Amino acid sequence: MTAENQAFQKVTESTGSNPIQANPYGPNPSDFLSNVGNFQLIDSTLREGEQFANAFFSTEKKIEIAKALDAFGVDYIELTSPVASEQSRKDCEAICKLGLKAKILTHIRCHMDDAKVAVETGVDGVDVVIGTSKFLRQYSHGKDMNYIAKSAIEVIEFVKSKGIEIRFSSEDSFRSDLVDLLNIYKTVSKIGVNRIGIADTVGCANPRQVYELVRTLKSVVNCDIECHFHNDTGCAIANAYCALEAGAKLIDVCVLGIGERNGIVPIGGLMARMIVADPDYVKSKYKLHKIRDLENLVADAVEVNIPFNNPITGFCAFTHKAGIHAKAILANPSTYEILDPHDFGMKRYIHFANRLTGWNAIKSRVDQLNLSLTDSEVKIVTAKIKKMGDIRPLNIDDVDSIIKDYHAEINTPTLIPKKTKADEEPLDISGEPATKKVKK
Ligand SMILES: N[C@@H](CCCC[NH3+])C(=O)O
Ligand SMILES: [Zn+2]
Repeated sequence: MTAENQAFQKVTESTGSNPIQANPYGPNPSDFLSNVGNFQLIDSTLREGEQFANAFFSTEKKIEIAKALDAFGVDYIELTSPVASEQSRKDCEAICKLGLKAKILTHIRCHMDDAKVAVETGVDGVDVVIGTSKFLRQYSHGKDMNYIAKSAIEVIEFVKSKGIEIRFSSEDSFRSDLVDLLNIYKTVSKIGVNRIGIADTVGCANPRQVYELVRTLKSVVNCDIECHFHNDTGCAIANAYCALEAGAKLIDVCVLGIGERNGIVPIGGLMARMIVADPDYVKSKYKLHKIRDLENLVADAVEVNIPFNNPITGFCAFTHKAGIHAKAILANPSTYEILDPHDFGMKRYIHFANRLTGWNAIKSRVDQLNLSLTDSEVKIVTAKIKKMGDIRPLNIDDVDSIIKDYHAEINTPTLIPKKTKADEEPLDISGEPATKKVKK
């Protein structure tokens, strides 16, 4: 079956005969270039992530993270250049010896000195990078495009001669001259590389620019395209998605998106984006239940908290608060949820302890407490809760007490005999009604 037919079959299968169940965010059947249902992950937590301000990974921690990434199911693990430091080289060798399912890559400058060390580490492939923008050519390495092409050819041929994978990437691709890019990529594609890479090194690209560049490259190279997006302007995940739509195959990710400055595409956030696009592919390929542990492992290692608004694992990522939302969520979670928390081993919460709450949310809490109230009783107790919520922030205990007190109140049989008129009159110190005494 041709790739086009496979793509079409996939689209029609996932759509099925029921148009209501069709995923509105799924691939457009007319777009057979798209790889949103057929992408790979290059995790760079142990390379780009080492450039995060707080990062220092001991050998043991690197091994623990590499194993966790492998268990999650990333396709590649990219490691810091072995020429960065002696320990980096030893760590690279140690991780290569773990026998992980993920392929191990190391990331080097486009230079024979680096390549010679890299191929001796036991990696499955080498990722070569060189700056191509005017900024980098002038202020970083100071070389022109002819030099870049010459050294790229030399390094690529050398790595290929060792029988391992090779990727050639430009750096600062979105501020590089398009003609320069097309020339260099055509050259390396002709010699034969496994992948070419583009990198939004400063995080300046927007999704439309990404789509256009990947589409253009797709027509000049005959290898896979890998993309690397920094998140300075908050576009990293959107850019990754657009790159895949345009036909890129591989996305560089890091756990929690850690990396230089504010980092790159976060693996969790990308999973959230991609599961919407192709749930079957994402769920069958990646162990989504492991995301939380993976993120906690890295968060601890670099001493940061998981951000409150992190996709999937942020503390309120699956917490519904507004009364109207809660009502619909209880009836059908998809009403206000595009992600199912259970796909990630997470739970959904209804935040009922606040003044925005509604009686449906309180009714569900009453059920959880194993109490029995009629709908009109629930409405009465909801009004009490909202009244209290207008005065101060509430917590679950507050709400539970209000519910339990009310429940007790309406269920306690009256043991005290009915009061007489005299009983209602204020009593004086002798115990007699004050009014009677006055009459005396
Ligand atoms: N961190 C570098 C390397 C990019 C290589 C692409 N995988 C950058 O952002 O440019
Ligand atoms: Zn980077």
